[in-house]
Amino acid sequence: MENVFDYEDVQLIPAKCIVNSRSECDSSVEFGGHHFKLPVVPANMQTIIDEKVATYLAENGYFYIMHRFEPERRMQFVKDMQERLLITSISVGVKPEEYEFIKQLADGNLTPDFITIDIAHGHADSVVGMIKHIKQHLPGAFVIAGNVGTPEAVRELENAGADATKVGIGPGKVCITKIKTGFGTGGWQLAAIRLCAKAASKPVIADGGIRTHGDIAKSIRFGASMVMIGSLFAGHEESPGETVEKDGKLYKEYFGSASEFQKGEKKNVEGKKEWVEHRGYLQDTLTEMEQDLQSAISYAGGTKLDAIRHVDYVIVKNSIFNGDKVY
Ligand SMILES: NC(=O)C1=CN([C@@H]2O[C@H](COP(=O)(O)OP(=O)(O)OC[C@H]3O[C@@H](n4cnc5c(N)ncnc54)[C@H](OP(=O)(O)O)[C@@H]3O)[C@@H](O)[C@H]2O)C=CC1
Ligand SMILES: Nc1nc2c(ncn2[C@@H]2O[C@H](COP(=O)(O)O)[C@@H](O)[C@H]2O)c(=O)[nH]1
Repeated sequence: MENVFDYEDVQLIPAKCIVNSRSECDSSVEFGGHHFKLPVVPANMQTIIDEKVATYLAENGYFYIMHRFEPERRMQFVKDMQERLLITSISVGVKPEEYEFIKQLADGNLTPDFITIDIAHGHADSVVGMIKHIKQHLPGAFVIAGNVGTPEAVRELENAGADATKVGIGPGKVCITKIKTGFGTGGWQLAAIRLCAKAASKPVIADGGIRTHGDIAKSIRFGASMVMIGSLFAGHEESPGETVEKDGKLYKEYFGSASEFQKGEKKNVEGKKEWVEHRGYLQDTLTEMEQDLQSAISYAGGTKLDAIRHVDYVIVKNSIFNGDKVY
């Protein structure tokens, strides 16, 4: 594979500015038939999102995907969001009970707006089967399928009926897949997004490896329609999970969905836990992301997000770990 690169290896090249203020730039996006303030979604992980955060995001015009790790609460969550006329966006796995859950939703006449099939190795018949099952029973749901890392996978999941695919195997901050298995897009996630987006006929979500707000703009440049982020959303006041104090500073936990902390056992562990310094309120981060994206749009010489897709770029270096440590 040639021409591989990651976020830190790329710089976007400015084009002539056409606005007098960055506030003239619009960072909003259409995705799955809905309009959102940002092309960004917090990761569907248990230390990133819960019902409260999901409700806040939905009420305030941001996209969200609820995690799937408390399956017994999902039905009520869907009902609560729909009663309040808020966007409903949930995750499912591929085990037999998940097939049953989809049928229960259909029986209850509850069609979520978005359903994300969330497994580690999404280029699998199990995911193809689940896409078809959802499309059969809940044809109105927008199905996001993942995770994948190759054009072949994107095409196969799209052909099975997926409305969008999620790209990223192993670039995550609390991911150790690349270390434990030797596989994935860690170290070349941005190039993988480029390859997958070129093959895609439907939207692609870039998932994992975002370390700065500039990486969001880079993801858009290389073909992503939406960007999923874990670590930059961890550690907020609203973030679910344990908080500890050390040397007068507050830290919040951020653990991988395939970590022993999530699974409750040391089996097929492909995730770790980090303690993230408390970083204030979620809205402040969302606002800063919006401002930084507005600025990126201005550097791209436009007024809309789409301008970023057309800028030139240079490759400046290569580094496999993208700033991460193993433990
Ligand atoms: N984006 C990424 O790089 C990664 C993300 N994750 C996240 O961790 C969470 C747990 O993922 P996951 O373990 O898939 O979920 P589950 O534990 O729900 O597993 C889903 C199904 O896929 C099977 N499975 C999992 N990995 C593989 C594999 N490599 N090859 C064949 N079958 C497999 C599991 O069986 P069995 O367990 O018996 O193999 C199970 O039947 C998800 O939220 C996922 O997104 C995990 C790793 C990588
Ligand atoms: N390999 C693993 N990947 C994981 C795990 N839990 C979540 N994830 C993926 O990481 C991203 C978030 O990445 P970040 O760099 O923004 O922090 C998340 O959306 C998942 O795709 C895991 O245990 N192992």
